[in-house]
Amino acid sequence: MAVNHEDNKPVGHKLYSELAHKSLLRSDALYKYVLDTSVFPREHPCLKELREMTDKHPRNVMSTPADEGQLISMLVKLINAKNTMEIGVYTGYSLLSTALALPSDGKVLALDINREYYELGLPMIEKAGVAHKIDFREVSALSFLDQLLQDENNKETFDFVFVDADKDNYLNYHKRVIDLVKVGGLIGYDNTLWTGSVALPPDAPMLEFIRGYRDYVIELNKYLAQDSRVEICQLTVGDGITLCRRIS
Ligand SMILES: C[S@@+](CC[C@H](N)C(=O)[O-])C[C@H]1O[C@@H](n2cnc3c(N)ncnc32)[C@H](O)[C@@H]1O
Repeated sequence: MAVNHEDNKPVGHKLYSELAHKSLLRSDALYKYVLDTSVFPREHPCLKELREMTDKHPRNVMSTPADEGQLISMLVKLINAKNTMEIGVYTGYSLLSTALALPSDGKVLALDINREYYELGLPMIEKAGVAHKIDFREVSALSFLDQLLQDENNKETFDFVFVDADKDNYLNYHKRVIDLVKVGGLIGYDNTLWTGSVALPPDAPMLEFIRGYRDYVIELNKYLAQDSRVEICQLTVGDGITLCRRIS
């Protein structure tokens, strides 16, 4: 979340100022209403501390917004998830949301190429008393998933997988994660509406950063829409989340 909610002004790196409003809702007032009414009053104090610490980080645009964290928490509880995975941790907002929602013997395998980001949020994860549920690996996720798949015992073992890393690899992640998640399990792909750019004409003005990944997100969305192994649900929370429930 890259918005200072005291005065509603974007904070963080100037380059990302256009992305500071991390919701597809185009009304700042309405988004603030959602956060102030339904999200922040229920936010765990350690999540709040982690969010406020992350707001000051130069890459804060990457953080999962608080309303999306609340959604993840609800999903984890609804499906009684126990064995979960997250691809793309950053400072850990979605990770801590997941870990708090899991039962005491629940697990989240957390993958990121950058341990330093994870360590920024680790004190708050420890303070929340859920560090024992987290198995963090500083790895490149794609090769790590390939390693997991080499062992047949890992197949169909995950209840929930949240994917929020390099957008150009999402389709590659899907082709692997689909075999790791149980039938009946859930995969969540983040940023599948990519600030709304997926619906713009290719020559529309947009940040180069957005343009660079737009085609990959569009390709993923088309692929998921025809993948008969999953039921899908496109949500407009945050930057768009596609839920995939494995059915075969
Ligand atoms: C959008 S951020 C994740 C945000 C996070 N879910 C949160 O709650 O704040 C993306 C993360 O993916 C990581 N990442 C990028 N490419 C990766 C790769 N190939 N393998 C693993 N992690 C990667 C980055 O280091 C970054 O921390």
